Amino acid sequence: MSTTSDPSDPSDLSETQSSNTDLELTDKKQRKEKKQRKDKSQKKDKKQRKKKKLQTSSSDEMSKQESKSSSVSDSHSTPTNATSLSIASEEDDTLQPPSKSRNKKIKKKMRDLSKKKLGFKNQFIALFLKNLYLQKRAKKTNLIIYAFTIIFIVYVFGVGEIVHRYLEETIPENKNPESYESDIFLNANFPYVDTPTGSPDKFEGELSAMSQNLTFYVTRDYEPDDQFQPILTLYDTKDSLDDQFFQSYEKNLQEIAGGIYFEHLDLSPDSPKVEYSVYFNSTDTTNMIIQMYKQSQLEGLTMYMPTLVNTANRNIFKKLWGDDPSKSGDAADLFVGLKDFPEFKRKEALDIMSIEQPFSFNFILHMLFPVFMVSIVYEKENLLIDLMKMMGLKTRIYWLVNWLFDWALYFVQVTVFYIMLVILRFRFITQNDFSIHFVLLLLWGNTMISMAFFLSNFFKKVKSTYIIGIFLVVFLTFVLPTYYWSIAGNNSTPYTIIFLLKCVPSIAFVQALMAISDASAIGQPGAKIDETSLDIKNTGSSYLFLFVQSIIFYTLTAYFNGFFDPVLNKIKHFIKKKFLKKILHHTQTIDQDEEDEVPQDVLDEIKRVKNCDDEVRILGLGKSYPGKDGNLPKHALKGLHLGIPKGQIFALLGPNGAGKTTTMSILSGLISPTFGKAYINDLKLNRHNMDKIHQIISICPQYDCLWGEQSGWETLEFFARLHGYQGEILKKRVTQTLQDLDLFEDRKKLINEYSGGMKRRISLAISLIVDSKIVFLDEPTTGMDPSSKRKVWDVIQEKKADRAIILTTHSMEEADALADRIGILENGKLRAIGVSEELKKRFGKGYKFSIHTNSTKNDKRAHKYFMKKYPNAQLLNSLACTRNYEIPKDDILLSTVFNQFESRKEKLGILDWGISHTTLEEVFLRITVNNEIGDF
Ligand SMILES: Nc1ncnc2c1ncn2[C@@H]1O[C@H](COP(=O)(O)OP(=O)(O)OP(=O)(O)O)[C@@H](O)[C@H]1O
Repeated sequence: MSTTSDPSDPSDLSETQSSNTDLELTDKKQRKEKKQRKDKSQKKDKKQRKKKKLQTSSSDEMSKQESKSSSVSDSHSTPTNATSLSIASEEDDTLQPPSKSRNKKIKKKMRDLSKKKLGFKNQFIALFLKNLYLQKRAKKTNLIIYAFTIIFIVYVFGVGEIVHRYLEETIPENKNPESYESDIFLNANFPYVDTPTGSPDKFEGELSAMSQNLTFYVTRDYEPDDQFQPILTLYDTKDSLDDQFFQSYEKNLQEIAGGIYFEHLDLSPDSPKVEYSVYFNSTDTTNMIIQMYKQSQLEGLTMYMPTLVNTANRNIFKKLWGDDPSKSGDAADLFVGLKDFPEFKRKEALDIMSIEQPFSFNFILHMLFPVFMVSIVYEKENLLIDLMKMMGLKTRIYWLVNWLFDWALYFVQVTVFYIMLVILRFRFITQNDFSIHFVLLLLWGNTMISMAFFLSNFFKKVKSTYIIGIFLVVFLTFVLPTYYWSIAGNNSTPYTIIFLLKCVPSIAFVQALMAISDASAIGQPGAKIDETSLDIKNTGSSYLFLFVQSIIFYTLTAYFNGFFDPVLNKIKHFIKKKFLKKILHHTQTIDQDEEDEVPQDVLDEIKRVKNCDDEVRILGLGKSYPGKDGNLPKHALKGLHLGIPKGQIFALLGPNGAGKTTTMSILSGLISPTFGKAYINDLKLNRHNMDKIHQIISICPQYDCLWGEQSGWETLEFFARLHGYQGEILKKRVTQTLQDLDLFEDRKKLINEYSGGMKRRISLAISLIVDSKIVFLDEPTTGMDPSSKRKVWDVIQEKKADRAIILTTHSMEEADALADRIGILENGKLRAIGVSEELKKRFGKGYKFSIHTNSTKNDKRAHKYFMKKYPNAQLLNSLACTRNYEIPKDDILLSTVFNQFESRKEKLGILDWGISHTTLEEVFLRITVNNEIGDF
């Protein structure tokens, strides 16, 4: 007989048994195997109990004391006791009763452990070490960021220096430009003044008004009159006029548009001689002309300068000589010369650094922002936060440790940043008070971390977080600040827009950086605490903005992470009381409608669970997920009743989407039920009790929730520590669990280097290492090879003694091998419950029989013979000389089958034949696929 079967594949096993092996023998073998496994575990339990008994007798009093302390500490002190005791027995091979001093030691250890379980310190250390290991592994990323900080600062410095030198070389400097004299201006433009537009008065008026806006300097002893005040100032020498211009130019007093210097001012009535030069600031003057006359630069200049001279002449001469026409400008010996304004290299113009550094620093100090977000999203994407929560993590400690780590990374970067600025002697450091920029960087670090925390709530994938994070950095450090810079200095920009822009933290930061850079630009004294040249109003408001923004982001992060849930739930509950009542009523009606369909075994379980004292009691649990995109709500669980006592493995079977994971998630506190109740170790499942419940449960989730960059040892150490183990006990537990699951050799390997099966074993190890009272195993052996699977089964069997284990699996072989009881869930409802054999009996129709012959002729003959022997048998299918039948249970006497077919093998040309029992898989399919007994 030729049936190949993979022992790990339930479908193979369910189909056939060898004809060479008698069915009963096969049955016996199977039962024997199972019995052996159970015996083994029972023996071990017995042995352990024996050891405990020896030790417990002496530490009995202490246990009582502990159990008195509180129901919570009781609930977790037992596993702790068990742990300590089992470890003690491991150490003590001779099994001698422990001495008094040793008892004291154990007692103290246990008291310490129970005190510290899930305590702040342990969880803090666990998370801290976890982050430390991960940071160690992520040092490449961090080093890149720090190296980039150095490179970028050197770059900023280099660019500043290069531009400085370039400007120094290219900006012309001419403190006393040559005069250039020309009759052209005089001849060409004097008449122009008289009749420029046919309205000389108006034109003169304009010029006069214009000249009032200019500053004119006139040498010699001349008192300004009303009309020119305050534009005429007298200087004795040409040098003093030059000095004045030079100083005003250095001070950037660009409103000086021009000046007049009188070389000769001979006012003798017979031969008056006036000779003067006009200095003009070509840029300012030209701009003014362009504005006034909307002329091109050249036209404006050529038109304006002579008329300016003319106006000056007329006004001056008028003042000197009055209205006497014989002494008018026409009669005077006039010489008009032009002179350009002196040019200087202004230091401020060369200080490109003070302009580029706010943007560059803003960019550099944003680089850690995506890193902060990614570290949180990674744990979210890999469901690690969920797993940690289910294993007892207190969310506030999680955020606190992340916050501290982000600060640590930022501090390193800021230190590198400062060192570089000091080395390169940036004026930002040398000119400004340390506290001014240090406080700013502190505020920025705080705001950036809070912003990363807040935004991480909206990302689910690490990849998209990186991409969007980098995009955000570019947007926040280049695009937005450039826009802000372009409008901020403009007085016409409404404050609302400035305010809204400053609500973006990066803008508030860059604004403060700009102010500090400006204060320390070349020629400026720097920002000082007491005597500051800082724009206090703007800078102070930026500091305040950053602080307030961080408070808002932290508050929102706390909201998104359920910190306010207890209060909000109370409010919600109060508001929605009526609405909720309706939902409950609705679901109860559904249950009522389908009451007739509830099988007897399920009804029995409903009755039993109401009065039992099982470790896990589920009473009418229901979960509805809200419908999305207009779909109806999904009722994932519709009133489940179930009880799982201590020392039992309960297999919850069901097709995809039956509600198994939903049940586990509710029981482990990850999601809350829509209705119904559950008790875990007599603690009612509710938000209030969740911390206590997390101390007594552990879970192996359906998907491996692991840090790829942690080693196997570090992973287990983390979860054990999270659950309260420490010191030697912690090490022993980790070692033992790794050994149990054949992972000890690979303990130093990173999880990323583990195979799929190894990762699964580590996930299982996480749930077993903490010695919890209730263990949830969601498809624990998926992807394992047959030998690992069997090893894992042994471990699970061994661990069940003090625990209630709830197992979900799609492997019927696994359920058959491990489960003490099986429940089959379908579409959110329990369809059957019982011991495997019972279910097979109840749902099995009989035996399966298969015959394989060597020819078509023999196939028919064998069929005829078979039908003669078993007239009530039903042919299920026939293909290529192979026929499959189903025989009613009562029609067959197993002891005769062998003779009937083995003796006729040759005569009927039978190559192979086989008979098999109803398998669990058949039961499962009958219940779930057709949902109608007998249709299979
Ligand atoms: N967050 C959710 N939002 C909406 N529906 C959900 C959600 N989680 C689960 N469901 C739905 O609830 C039902 C039960 O899902 P659950 O994951 O409990 O099934 P399961 O029995 O564990 O399936 P599997 O064997 O595939 O793991 C499914 O129809 C599923 O689509």
